[in-house]
Amino acid sequence: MSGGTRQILSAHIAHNTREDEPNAPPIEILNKVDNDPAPPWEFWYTNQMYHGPGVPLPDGSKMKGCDCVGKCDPRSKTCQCVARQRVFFDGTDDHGLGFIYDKQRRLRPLLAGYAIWECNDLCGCDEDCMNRVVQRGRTVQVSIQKTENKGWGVFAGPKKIPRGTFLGVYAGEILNEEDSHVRGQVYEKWGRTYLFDIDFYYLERLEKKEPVYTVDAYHAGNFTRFLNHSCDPNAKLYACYINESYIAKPLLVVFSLRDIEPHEEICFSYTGIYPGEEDDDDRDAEAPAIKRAEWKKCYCGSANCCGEWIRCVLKLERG
Ligand SMILES: C[S@@+](CC[C@H](N)C(=O)[O-])C[C@H]1O[C@@H](n2cnc3c(N)ncnc32)[C@H](O)[C@@H]1O
Repeated sequence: MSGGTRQILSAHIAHNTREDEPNAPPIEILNKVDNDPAPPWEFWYTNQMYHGPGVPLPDGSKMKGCDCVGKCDPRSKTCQCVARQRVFFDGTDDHGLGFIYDKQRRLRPLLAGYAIWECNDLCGCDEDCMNRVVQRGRTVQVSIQKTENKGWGVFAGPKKIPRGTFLGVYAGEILNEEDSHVRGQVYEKWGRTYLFDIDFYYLERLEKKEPVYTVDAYHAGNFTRFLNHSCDPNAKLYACYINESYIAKPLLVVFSLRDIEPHEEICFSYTGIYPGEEDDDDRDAEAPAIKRAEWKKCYCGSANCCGEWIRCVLKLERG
């Protein structure tokens, strides 16, 4: 592949995202490690979700919107979206009224970890409402870059990314358990996988047992499919509902977990383990994990790296 291929891939990305992230800075593709001009062009670049066989399409019939005019007020006692979000703060009032976002549209630190319920197409509020963040698309600059030992990865642009900033939707195909199992076996042989189970803590505790769906970003996906694992991650996957009322099918969305320095690699945890959160309540210790993780050598390079992903999981289990 030549530098021309890199330009065509960049143009493909810009073309396929022009409607859902019109104001997003372009994604640069860089390689300072070897001569590969671009990552393998084996996927369709998209921010959208595709539904595999047997996976129900988003069901709008049970969706509810708020009646707010203009922007929703996080202190409102009548906004249905404030009320719905509060139910998901463990049904308690401990965290006060309001949305999961602050006025800068960042995740409020104490609330990060709960499922996000954004305003949707049925809401009366306008597009600038503070409870519309994921649906407005990426705003931060990122690049896709070759790494020394982990294949391609995602890096911050020249500006610092503040904690709680939305980075992207882990887009791709939503698969049922049978299909994700079959694909998991293939990817395991390749030593490269793009499967993440939608297995958040609150889904496992539902009274009615729902299927566990999986997102596969191999054939279709965006830059988030290049996010590598770190044992000291600076980003995290959260659950987000927008135009979806089926509890088992939230979007997997990536937010920064702390301030990310300019040009720092952006990584989340494939094991679902986040340092410092193990002893917190269950919601933190049970973030989504990679599907059938091929327990391989970890090259994240962080000081607390266990060397192999499985060791991190075993360490947590043994306490
Ligand atoms: C979702 S993909 C990430 C993008 C991938 N680096 C690429 O070039 O397409 C997951 C794969 O990246 C590699 N990887 C990610 N994090 C790693 C790490 N910390 N150490 C070693 N390999 C890693 C593994 O091959 C893993 O199966």
